[in-house]
Amino acid sequence: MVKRSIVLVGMMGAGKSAVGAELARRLGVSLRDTDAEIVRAAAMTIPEIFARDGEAFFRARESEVLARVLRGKPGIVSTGGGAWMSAENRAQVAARGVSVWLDVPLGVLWNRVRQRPTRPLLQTPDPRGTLARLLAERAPSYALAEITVPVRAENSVDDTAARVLEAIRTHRPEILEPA
Ligand SMILES: Nc1ncnc2c1ncn2[C@@H]1O[C@H](COP(=O)(O)OP(=O)(O)OP(=O)(O)O)[C@@H](O)[C@H]1O
Ligand SMILES: O=C(O)C1=C[C@@H](O)[C@@H](O)[C@H](O)C1
Ligand SMILES: [Mg+2]
Repeated sequence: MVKRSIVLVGMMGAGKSAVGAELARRLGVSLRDTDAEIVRAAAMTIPEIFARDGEAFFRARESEVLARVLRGKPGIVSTGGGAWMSAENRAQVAARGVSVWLDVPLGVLWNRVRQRPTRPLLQTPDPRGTLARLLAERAPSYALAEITVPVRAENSVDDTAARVLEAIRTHRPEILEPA
């Protein structure tokens, strides 16, 4: 049971989906992943949606899915890496959830995402440079999250989930209290 949704934000490869799944398991609550819900509803992959309908279309669907998920039963919400850039999305999360930024250094992010062709924004001639630019542009917005959890290369998914819970127990203990 959680009283508010715990909403994971951060860059591609930060571990929102992986850590989200572990948090959901530990707390016995559901995990909703906005990327996964968009993919399911569209019956297309994220690169296919970007290619056919464009990023603006994807962002509009992302905002709809996020708002819908936040209106549902509180649980863990893993967002897409860009979702937090929208002030409207941030306001929705502030109203109904607790935001947690998984703050992961560039080198660690790069090691995680370099193998995968699933991130359309990194299909550029210099994907590492693109990742670095996105991180620099987005970090000030991610820093607006209610809770920041710094993650290092040596932190496993399990460790990171434990540290997120510890941070919530410190800053927002009331959302973990039994009903
Ligand atoms: N703390 C961690 N330790 C080791 N590997 C991790 C950790 N967190 C995530 N990973 C691995 O890194 C990869 C990317 O993680 P994940 O898909 O959870 O990122 P994400 O934040 O959901 O990214 P996106 O915004 O693209 O959805 C996965 O292969 C995942 O298993
Ligand atoms: O950082 C981003 O803008 C993105 C991250 C992924 O989770 C997906 O939502 C998509 O690839 C865009
Ligand atoms: Mg994800």
